Amino acid sequence: MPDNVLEIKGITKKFGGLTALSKLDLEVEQGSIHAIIGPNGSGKTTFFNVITGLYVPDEGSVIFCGKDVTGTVPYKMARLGMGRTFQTIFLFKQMTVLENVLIGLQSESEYKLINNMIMTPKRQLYEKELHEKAYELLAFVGLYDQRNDIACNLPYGKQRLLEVARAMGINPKIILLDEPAAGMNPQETSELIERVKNIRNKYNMTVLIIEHDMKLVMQLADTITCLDHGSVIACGNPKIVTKDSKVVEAYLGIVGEKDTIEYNKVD
Ligand SMILES: Nc1ncnc2c1ncn2[C@@H]1O[C@H](COP(=O)(O)OP(=O)(O)OP(=O)(O)O)[C@@H](O)[C@H]1O
Repeated sequence: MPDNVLEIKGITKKFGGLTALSKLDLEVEQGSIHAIIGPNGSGKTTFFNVITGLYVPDEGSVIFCGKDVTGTVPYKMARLGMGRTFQTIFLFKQMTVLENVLIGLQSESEYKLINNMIMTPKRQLYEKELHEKAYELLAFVGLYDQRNDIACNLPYGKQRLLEVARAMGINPKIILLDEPAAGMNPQETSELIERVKNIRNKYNMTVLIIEHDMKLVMQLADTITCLDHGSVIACGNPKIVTKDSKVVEAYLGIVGEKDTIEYNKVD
């Protein structure tokens, strides 16, 4: 495995006359938790969509585990080991919490096929293994007790956790989390911090995370990249990046001397 699980080289993505990403470069180190920050409209979600194959870039390349995967369609990216969650929650809302994770563990067609097969010992074993894995992931995100609830009946923050469990089901090398703390209360957010740390520490997945909550970012990230107008304006150690004047200006507006910036208080 190369040192960098992901290398982005000169990515440009335009929507008509709007350049959402402009010659963007990024390296994500294997085993790191790497945060992408930036003001609204700076290109963060577009960047995730290019990485995961939802959008084909106009220029540049996406190198994943040393292989050029530019333009590879999302389901193939998932098979190669790229998991993701979405800013707008994407769940099978009328299915149970457990079924949502089971579907993440296999392709939907395979799921239907297996359900239509006669109960052979091989199928029984397969189902047992899938259920054990799903239970483990649900316990990991704290949703085991809600496993038989209908997904859309979960509170918003828990639906986000369910998306995380489902994305982990493919056992990805890298997991991309798009604003996982959105809609979470402070208690859920602090639990999320521990969970994301364990996605890396226990499951050995590299984490690329878009997040607006700077307290969360400062507690989690090994590296921060800040985007503005589709370009990288700073990248590196969180303490240095968050004190960078370009980042402060872009992210928080121009800050006077007496203003305090909460994220700068972190040791
Ligand atoms: N499918 C699309 N068609 C046209 N323009 C788009 C499309 N997707 C994104 N954009 C535009 O590209 C720019 C970057 O949007 P993007 O959603 O990537 O930003 P973001 O940093 O994720 O914002 P936010 O923090 O609000 O989620 C914005 O100007 C947005 O309006």
